[in-house]
Amino acid sequence: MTKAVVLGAGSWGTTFAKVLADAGTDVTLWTRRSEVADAIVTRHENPDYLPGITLPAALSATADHQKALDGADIVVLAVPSQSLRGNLERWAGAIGADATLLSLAKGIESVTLLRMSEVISQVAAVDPSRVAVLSGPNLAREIALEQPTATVVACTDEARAMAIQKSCATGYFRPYTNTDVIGCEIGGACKNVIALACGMASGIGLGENTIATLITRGLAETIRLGVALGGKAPTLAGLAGVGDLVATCNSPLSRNRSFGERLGLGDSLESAQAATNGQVAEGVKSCTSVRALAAAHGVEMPLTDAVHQVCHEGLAVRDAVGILLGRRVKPE
Ligand SMILES: NC(=O)c1ccc[n+]([C@@H]2O[C@H](COP(=O)([O-])OP(=O)(O)OC[C@H]3O[C@@H](n4cnc5c(N)ncnc54)[C@H](O)[C@@H]3O)[C@@H](O)[C@H]2O)c1
Ligand SMILES: O=P(O)(O)OC[C@H](O)CO
Repeated sequence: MTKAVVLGAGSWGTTFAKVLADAGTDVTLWTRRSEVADAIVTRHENPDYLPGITLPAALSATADHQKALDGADIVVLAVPSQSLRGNLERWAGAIGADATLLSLAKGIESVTLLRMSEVISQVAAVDPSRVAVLSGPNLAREIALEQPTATVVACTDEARAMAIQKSCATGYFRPYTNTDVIGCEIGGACKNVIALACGMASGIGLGENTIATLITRGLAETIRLGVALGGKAPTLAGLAGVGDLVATCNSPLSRNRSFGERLGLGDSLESAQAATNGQVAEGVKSCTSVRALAAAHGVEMPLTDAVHQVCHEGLAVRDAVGILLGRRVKPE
């Protein structure tokens, strides 16, 4: 039987651990706090992140990472992007010599501008072919409620992608394999930034035409960046691109969209942050790193630039709209 460990018991880590258990994989969830592990083992619930969801009885949990990692074939990294490096430095020594490392995070590291798979292979000192990513239209709570969805498992080593696919396929969760790690990661990081823009638009009272325009032009700039970095356009037309953009940009469950909406309604960055209940809207930091990555590759990303300016340079949402609409007209 395949043995997996999920490191990080936030909303997605907990949900993905449930998916693995439902797929028949032997899975242990690592939690930062031992009281959360106790609640999962004794009450089959993560009250902080998934209140009201009954977790499988077969799901074990511990706050001891050495114990959790012992014998794991698949090591799932489920902490936010900006904390991945620090956490992985503590875990790396306990990871098995042939384990596959699977990233769930959707972001670009600040300062280094590395994708999560690059951070993982650097910090854990593993060949990139041992690192996989999972990305798609995957709002955690809908999946915890067993509403059907699909996702992409990408790894340059197809056999590893297929092993992960098998470990997490259930009647409500359908994983597809892909070898385009770069495309999947860029899709996941950029859609959070575009969802912030959609939330901002909604917050100032704009309607569906504006949201559709942001999604479509957001996809155009995401494809430009993905392809410039070596990713493939068809990946971004798939679940990890369009699929995730549509889900995140439209859903009130999205932390990024909700965060943007608060900014549009006039909240400051600090008060929007305070309203997230300890959960992370990745796009708030990634808008800056995606913008820098694009600049380093000569890629134009006007929406990402505008989101960065609203979040970090005090630009008002209405002024950002004016700047975007005032750009030189051009062919599609
Ligand atoms: N929630 C979703 O619907 C969803 C779906 C797909 C992908 N993701 C991605 O998965 C990653 C994890 O998201 P999540 O929703 O589980 O996050 P979350 O905000 O719900 O929880 C974060 C988890 O990481 C832990 N953690 C460890 N070190 C941390 C640190 N230094 N700072 C903050 N938290 C720390 C927290 O204790 C918590 O268990 C993110 O990159 C997110 O974009 C989330
Ligand atoms: O809640 P968000 O905005 O972090 O989005 C969650 C997932 O990434 C959706 O696929």
